[in-house]
Amino acid sequence: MLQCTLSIFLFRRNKLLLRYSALGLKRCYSTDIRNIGILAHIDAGKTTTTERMLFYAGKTRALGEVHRGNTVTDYLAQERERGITICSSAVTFPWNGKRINLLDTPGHIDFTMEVEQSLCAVDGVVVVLDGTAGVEAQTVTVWTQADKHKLPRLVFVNKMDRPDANFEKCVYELKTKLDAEPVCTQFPVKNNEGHLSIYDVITLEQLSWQQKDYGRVYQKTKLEASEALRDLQEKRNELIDKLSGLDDELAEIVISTESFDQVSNELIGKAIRRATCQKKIVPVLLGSAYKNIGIQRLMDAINDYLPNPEECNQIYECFGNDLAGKVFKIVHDKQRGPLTLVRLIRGELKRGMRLTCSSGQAEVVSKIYEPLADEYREVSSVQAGDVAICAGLKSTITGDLLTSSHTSLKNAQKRLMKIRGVTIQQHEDDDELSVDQEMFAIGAQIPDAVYFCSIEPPSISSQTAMEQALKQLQREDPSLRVNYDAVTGQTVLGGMGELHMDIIKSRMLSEYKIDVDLGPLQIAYKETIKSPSTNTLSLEKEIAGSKQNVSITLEVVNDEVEVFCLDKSPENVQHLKALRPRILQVVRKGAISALERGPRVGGQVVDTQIRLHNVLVGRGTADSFIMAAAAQCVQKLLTTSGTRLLEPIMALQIVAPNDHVSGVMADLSRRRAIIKDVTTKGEKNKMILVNAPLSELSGYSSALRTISSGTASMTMQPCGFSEMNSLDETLAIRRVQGLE
Ligand SMILES: Nc1nc2c(ncn2[C@@H]2O[C@H](COP(=O)(O)OP(=O)(O)OP(=O)(O)O)[C@@H](O)[C@H]2O)c(=O)[nH]1
Repeated sequence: MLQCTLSIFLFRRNKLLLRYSALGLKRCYSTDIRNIGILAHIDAGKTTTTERMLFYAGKTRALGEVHRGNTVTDYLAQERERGITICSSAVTFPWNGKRINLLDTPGHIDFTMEVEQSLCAVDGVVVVLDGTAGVEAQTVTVWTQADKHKLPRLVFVNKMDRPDANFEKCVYELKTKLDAEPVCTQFPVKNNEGHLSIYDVITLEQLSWQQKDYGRVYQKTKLEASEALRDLQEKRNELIDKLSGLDDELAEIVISTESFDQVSNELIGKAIRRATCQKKIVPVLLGSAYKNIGIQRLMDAINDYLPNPEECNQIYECFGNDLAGKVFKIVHDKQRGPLTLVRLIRGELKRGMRLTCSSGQAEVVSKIYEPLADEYREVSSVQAGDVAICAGLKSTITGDLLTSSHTSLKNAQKRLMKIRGVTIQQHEDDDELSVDQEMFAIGAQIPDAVYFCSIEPPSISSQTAMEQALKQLQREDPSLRVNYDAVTGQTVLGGMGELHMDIIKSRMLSEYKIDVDLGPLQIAYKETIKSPSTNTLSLEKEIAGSKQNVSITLEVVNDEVEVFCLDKSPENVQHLKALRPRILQVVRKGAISALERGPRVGGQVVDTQIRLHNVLVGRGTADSFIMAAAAQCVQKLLTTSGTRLLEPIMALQIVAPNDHVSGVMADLSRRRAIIKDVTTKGEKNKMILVNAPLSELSGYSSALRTISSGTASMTMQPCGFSEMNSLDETLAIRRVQGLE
């Protein structure tokens, strides 16, 4: 009430201040917060939709446009130049007494990791469809990701202003391609000039937007008795019928009133909310972000149908009032340096507070900001349920759980185990019940790099600056791998694709002013040993007058679990027992470092265990000398035992109309694909699940488009590494050597 009075007062004095007062909702209950992700296939219109939301919420004074490069959420220079979203950005705005924290995420497959991170921080999702394209490849991917995170969602069918938009087709594809239960609360209607307005199924109104004030105001007109009204009434009845089949509360009301007409709009809204939060249905809305149509109703639907933070994350109740926050992104701000985006789940985060991150490291929050993409407003504290941008955190990485202390985390885990009736012993025995896992399970998974390339600074003097910049970029984007290749002396980047690497290069130039050179993009093969082998290496050398002397015996065997261990055979046990821990540590470090680069194509050596049989070290021998001896011994072993290549495999999910399935399958078999499953998807489509080597998939999406005349869609994600036959292996090696 006080809040409201204050707002009105400020409104009289200064309209601008109203916005900040409304943002005083910061003190609001977490039931009044919506943490939302906005997901879609590339170019469906997420950024344009977000711009409109900010505008109508009073957060911006002018509308940003992607083609003009002046949007709020695409704030990196690269995003504005390319017109695509690269980093998810967080924006906050008030809407009808609620506070919406919204993450705009990238649509391109190379940035799937970004989407994963964002999903750790939200309680619900808006999936934007391009009304002219329906459910596209990346829509399927993000939908599957939202499924994995068990997130309720709304669908916004955008671009409905376009003459080729087809709302029914979109709804049909939601059922057939995504197995969703769409519930349309709106339908499109166009006048003779093709101008779009919306029929509201619940209120039986026609909603019309005017262009002259950027769609800020819209009219609601009750439909007069007509064919259109009868049609809409029928749709309303169908909606109530469907909902009462899914929602007991509504079913009881329908039964007691014996009529659909008596069911109020409010009751329908509440039933939609319950069914959406329980993930039984997906409400579908429509509009045109570009033409400023339908956005306010989408914002209403976010408030009305998507859950608040209290309805989610119940597992974190075991923290009581202690602090628990999930780090979902680290960004670099030119003025403020690295900033950590934290979704606060429990407690209150205050400026100057001490925190502990997952690695146990202590951190201090020096400043807290509230997000508006690249603009921030400093605040002194943030409440549970909200998103905070923190300055001062140095070792925290994406995916960390921040708590007030290690003891607080342990206590919370104990409380959770007690609630679940799990004893410590059970917990240790049973992976399924691992409380740690559950606590951290919402953390994003970092995919293995499938491509790599070398990166070089413009001059030797900028090597250190380049390394520091890469370190920062890596904290922001854990799917970027940075390795140093001791053999070639090059820094090597690993990542998800060409665009991913390209963006890194561009960001190095625009944000760090380093014009790096990237080598050709190569597939990141791994290697594994062919057979076990043992070797003894003796090294003797005089360095600066001091005699260095090491004799080491190591064995390599195939093992997927442990990378280094001590040999257990009786002749070695005694000696190894007497080994000094420091020497063991040095040997371990040196030996493992040699697995970074296999002898065939320089790929990481995996599924290989190094066993230490014996090591004799002369008095005064330096650690670096022992380390080098261990590394050399392993290198020799890898060469003598020989290695096989393992190639990255992608899991593809293809949805194709029945009459194109045989063509798609024939093409897949030429690509060394292994068909995992073919299932029926609706009446007219099949879903094909296949695993195929990445090396066979270059240009596959356009090939699929050609084979299926544009009717098939697909998603692709890395799913591990697999051995190859000797012919394919020879080919791969020739390709890596630049001979093919
Ligand atoms: N006709 C029409 N064009 C639209 C509409 N919404 C967006 N666009 C245009 O579609 C293009 C892509 O829009 P974005 O908002 O950048 O799409 P996005 O989903 O954020 O794209 P990424 O960030 O690259 O994933 C831009 O040229 C927009 O102007 C719409 O409702 N109607």
